[in-house]
Amino acid sequence: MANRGGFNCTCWRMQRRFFVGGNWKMNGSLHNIDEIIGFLTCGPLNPDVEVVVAAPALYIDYASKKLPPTVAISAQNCYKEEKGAFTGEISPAMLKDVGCRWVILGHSERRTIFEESDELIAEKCAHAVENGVSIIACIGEQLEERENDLTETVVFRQTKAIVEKISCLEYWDKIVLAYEPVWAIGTGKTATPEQAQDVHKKLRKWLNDNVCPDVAKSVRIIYGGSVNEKNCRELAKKEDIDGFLVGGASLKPEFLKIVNATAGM
Ligand SMILES: O=C[C@H](O)COP(=O)(O)O
Repeated sequence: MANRGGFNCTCWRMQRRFFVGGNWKMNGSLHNIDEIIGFLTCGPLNPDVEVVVAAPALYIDYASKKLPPTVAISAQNCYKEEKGAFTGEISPAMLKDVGCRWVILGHSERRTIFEESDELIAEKCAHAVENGVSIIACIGEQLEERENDLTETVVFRQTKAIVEKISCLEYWDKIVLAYEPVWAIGTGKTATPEQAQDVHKKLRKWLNDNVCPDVAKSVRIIYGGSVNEKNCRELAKKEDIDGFLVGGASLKPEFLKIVNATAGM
C-alpha cells in the first residue's frame, strides 16, 4: 500500500491507505454529474489516496463509465438478497454486474429516515462483502446520545451488530468503517479533530478486543460530518483518522482539496 508522505516510520497508520469517499446523496443530474466528473478528471488527485464516489443508483452506470480510472464508483445502499421480489431494491450482484464494487451501508439517513435497524444493516453488510462488494459501513451517535455520554455505547453497539454477521476475517479487507456523528452531518458543525480521534481510537481498541489485533490495525476508520477544505487537514493529521466520507463538499471542486488533505504531510 502507498504511504502518506513525510511520516518517517513504518507504523500501521502508514499502511492504511488514506481513503476519501464522496457521498452525493440524492443530488445530481446528468449535467451536474458531468461537472463533478470534469473537476475530478482535471484533478489533481493524490495517487496515494483511494477515492470513491457514491452516486444515486440511477446514475451509477453513467458515472462509472465517465469517471477517471483512479476514482471508483460506489452505490449508496443495497439489499441483503441477490434477487427476487423486493421492489425498489438493488443487490450487490447487480452492482457488480455494472462494474460497481463499493456500497455505503448504514448511513445515518438510512437509519433515521428509513428506520433501518442495526440488524438489517449488519445483514446487508455481510451479504455485500460475501458477494464481492466492498462496504463503507457507517456508524455514529445522535446529539442527544453524545450529550448523555452515550457515544461509546452507541458506536460499539452498531459496530458489534456488524461484527457479529461478518463470518470470516478475510472479509475485513472489504470493509471501511465510517464514523459519522449525526449531529455533524450537513450541519456545518464538525467534530473537532480531538473528538473524532478519541472515538476512532476507542473503536480501534474495541476492534482489537472484539475482532482481532490485525483487523484493528489494518481497518480504515474514516470520519464524516461537515468535512470541508478548511477543516480536512487538521482532521487528517490525527493518528486514527484514515480518511473521510464527504457529503455536501463532494459535489464541489473543494472535494479535490479534501482528497489532497494529506499531501505534503
Ligand atoms: O455521507 C456523508 C455524510 O453524511 C457527511 O455529509 P456532510 O459532509 O454533508 O456533512
